Amino acid sequence: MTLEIRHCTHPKHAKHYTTEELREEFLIEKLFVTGEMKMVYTHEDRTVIGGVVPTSEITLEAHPSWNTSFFLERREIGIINIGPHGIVKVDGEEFTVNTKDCLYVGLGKREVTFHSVDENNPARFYFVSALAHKEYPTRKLPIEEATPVHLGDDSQSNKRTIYKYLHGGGIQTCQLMMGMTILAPNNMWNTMPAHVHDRRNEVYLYFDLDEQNRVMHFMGEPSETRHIVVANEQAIISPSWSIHSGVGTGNYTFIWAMAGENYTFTDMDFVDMNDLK
Ligand SMILES: O=C(O)C(=O)C[C@H](O)C(=O)CO
Ligand SMILES: [Zn+2]
Repeated sequence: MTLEIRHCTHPKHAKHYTTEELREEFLIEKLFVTGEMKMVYTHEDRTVIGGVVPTSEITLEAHPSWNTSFFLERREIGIINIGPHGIVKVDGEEFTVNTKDCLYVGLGKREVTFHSVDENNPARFYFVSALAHKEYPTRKLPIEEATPVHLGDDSQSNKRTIYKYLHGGGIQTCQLMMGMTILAPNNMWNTMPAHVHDRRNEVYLYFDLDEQNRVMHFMGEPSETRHIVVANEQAIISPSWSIHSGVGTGNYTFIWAMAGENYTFTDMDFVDMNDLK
């Protein structure tokens, strides 16, 4: 397992960053490595972001620097498989996690292991973990059972379906919210009009994007926007002061995950187009 640390950034500083500095602070370029588990620990709400591609059993381990005896001693985790079918074992209980299914594991579970159904065609587990104060039951939600919310329209090139997995009306958690947004064919924009939520950070993982395509992800305070060019299976850390919106050069899907003080999905401060600069 490898762990990378990201610190919090003040928006006054971020607006002076070069392209390279923006990418160093906010872009996660390589999370998915065959046979490995990679993690990024951001001090934004102490969120841990990870990727696991198991070619044999891989165990979810706390980093020694955390001084905890196991990963979920003080945390909860949401796991979504973006690859071929996989299996996650939670204290001996086995869950089949098919493509785009989500598994939530709460505080206190001691042993979580990741497996592929076909190790020659391994699963690609993406996870986000936040601090937890209470144990909620382990639950799996297949994409077929997640309630779809249809948003946008063709005239705005932003027709898309949001699947919410971890949220107030779905799988209960302490603070983690997680879901997936699938863009309809020929629609390229997500999350426009843009918003911020000062009470939560957010992380976007873009995937199902062709090799040669890119998403232009917009970030920054509404009056100081910047863009980051994002390739397939790369993630963006969006601090609470930043908008998070993107437009693709081709079709894509993304997973959004949030942690912070407010557990209400619809709590967003929309930015008036006249204020977006
Ligand atoms: O397509 C969208 O719009 C989203 O998926 C928005 C995210 O869910 C979000 O930013 C929630 O705060
Ligand atoms: Zn948001």
